[in-house]
Amino acid sequence: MTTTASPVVVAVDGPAGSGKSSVSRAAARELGYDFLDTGAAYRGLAWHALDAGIDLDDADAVRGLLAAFDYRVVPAPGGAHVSVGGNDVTEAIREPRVTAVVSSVARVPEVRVALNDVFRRLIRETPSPGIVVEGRDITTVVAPDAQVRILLTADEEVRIARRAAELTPDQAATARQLAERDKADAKVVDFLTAADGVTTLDSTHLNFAETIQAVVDLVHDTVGDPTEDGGAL
Ligand SMILES: Nc1ncnc2c1ncn2[C@@H]1O[C@H](COP(=O)(O)OP(=O)(O)O)[C@@H](O)[C@H]1O
Ligand SMILES: Nc1ccn([C@@H]2O[C@H](COP(=O)(O)OP(=O)(O)O)[C@@H](O)[C@H]2O)c(=O)n1
Repeated sequence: MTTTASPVVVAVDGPAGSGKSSVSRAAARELGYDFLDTGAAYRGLAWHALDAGIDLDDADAVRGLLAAFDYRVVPAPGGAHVSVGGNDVTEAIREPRVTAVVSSVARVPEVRVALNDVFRRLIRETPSPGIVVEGRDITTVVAPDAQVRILLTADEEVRIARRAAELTPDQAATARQLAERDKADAKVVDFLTAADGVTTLDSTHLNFAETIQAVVDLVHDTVGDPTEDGGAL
């Protein structure tokens, strides 16, 4: 396989529960691309802040964590492992106590600048011919020049139902948390309207497989389908 100097970048933004991580991960696999979940880094820093026992409303204290924030993504067969300061936090960063505070670290401008540097390095250094990067500000800030830029959306009740199905039977609590987090996050970056040149993909009436296919089709329409002559779908 020929690897071009710069990888194809597929940027995916959207609100919580729209399917960004699951759809992006599956589309990346199908495309033979790398996958970068930027939310995991914000979650890693939030985990680190909780671990250090700092006050999450104290922006100076959050900023103070950045210099020693040792964040690593280690590729593994079942999905990448995330470590912070040598601790495997792959599972821990998904815990509700982390989800509840992650917006507080994400709203600190210096945090965003530092993490964006990490993301851009990971994109540059990918050994794959392409990389699917998902988050809130990938199409606008992290990789505005990505070849493919997608805003993945779904109606709020559908997103809540998808999240509730995987997390907790308490639909009301899930609904409240998801709406509150989107509201807090939307004050920092606009991931609810597509910027110029960004394709909106609304998965409200698409199942999981159809949504993945829509992403893969968009990539193939833009950069070509290397398997075209090989009889692929
Ligand atoms: N189009 C879809 N149809 C049905 N379920 C979906 C679809 N897209 C995603 N899901 C499911 O919704 C849940 C939330 O998706 P996730 O990728 O975690 O969203 P996000 O990263 O945007 O928060 C997951 O359980 C995922 O499998
Ligand atoms: N590019 C990004 C990605 C995530 N985030 C923050 O990180 C949090 C967790 O992101 P996530 O993608 O794991 O969240 P889910 O939508 O998957 O629940 C978000 O609620 C945002 O506060 C961000 O600010 N910018």
